[in-house]
Amino acid sequence: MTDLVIETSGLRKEFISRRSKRVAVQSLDLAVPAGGVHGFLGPNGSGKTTTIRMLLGLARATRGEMRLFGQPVPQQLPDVIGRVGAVVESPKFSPNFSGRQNLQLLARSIGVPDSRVSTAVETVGLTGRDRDRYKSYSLGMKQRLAIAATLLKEPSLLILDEPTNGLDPAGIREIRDTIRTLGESGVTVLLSSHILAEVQQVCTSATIIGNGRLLASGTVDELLGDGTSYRVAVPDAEAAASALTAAGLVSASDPAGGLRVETDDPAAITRTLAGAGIWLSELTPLRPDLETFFLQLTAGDNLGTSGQEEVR
Ligand SMILES: Nc1ncnc2c1ncn2[C@@H]1O[C@H](COP(=O)(O)OP(=O)(O)OP(=O)(O)O)[C@@H](O)[C@H]1O
Repeated sequence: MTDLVIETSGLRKEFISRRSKRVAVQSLDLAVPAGGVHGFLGPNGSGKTTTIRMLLGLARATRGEMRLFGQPVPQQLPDVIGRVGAVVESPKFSPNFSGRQNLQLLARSIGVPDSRVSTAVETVGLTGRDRDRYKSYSLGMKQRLAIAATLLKEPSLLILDEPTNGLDPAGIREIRDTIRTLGESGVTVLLSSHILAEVQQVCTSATIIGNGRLLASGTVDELLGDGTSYRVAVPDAEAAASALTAAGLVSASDPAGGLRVETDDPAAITRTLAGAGIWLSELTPLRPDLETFFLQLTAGDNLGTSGQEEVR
């Protein structure tokens, strides 16, 4: 038994036209552990949707192997697809029916009990609005209804492709809360996004790709490592800055207030400031975010679509 829910090895996808060959995914080794939210991150055109479509049997891989729940796909897809829920494109709902009615119709069509509708509505936070017509829903509510629809079959793996695309900040927060709830409930969520900072707030592990290739993978803690800078709140920032400089510590004012000190030894900060008679009221480790990490990783490479085309 494997504890990996999704695995790919040497996965490759070429799109070939008469004039050119585009390599959308190359030598991709994915390993998504069971449970929690796994971010599948990369800029537009880096191959996320293509990978997801291959996993779901919607596109054929040019080369490589894929497994879902340890079973080779697409060969054994019929055996495992019942455990997978996916929102890859916007599903079609009837605009004049309420969200609940749409879910009830769907529940009947896939042969699951009506009782699951209420659970799904509750999980995505649509309780209270579920009897309103679909056409009156905001984009965020429509997206949450799409997630509710996939929950009807109680999947163990949920694949969400850019679920916050086109949403405003409030809509993004709603989806984020829904995804967090799902991850905590034991479902494995594969969450693709090109907005790294947004995903960082919900995912426990992540895979970062660029130009169809794996750039980094691991838990968010492994990817970001320990903080090497600290924010310090002090009554007199100027006096604190000169005491720190005298002790050989580099500091600068922090946009959030106080000072940002570069060191991997927080004790050096407290020792120096206390020695100068300055008492700090707050010492906060600052970690790089995924966005910064990604930019360091790629160091300005063009990872979108343009670098991959080979003219034949
Ligand atoms: N059907 C297709 N025919 C030809 N090229 C394609 C096709 N589908 C995708 N591509 C190309 O494959 C590359 C990867 O696209 P893909 O949609 O997988 O990226 P993505 O990471 O999901 O991007 P986005 O965040 O914009 O959805 C792009 O260069 C895209 O233009």
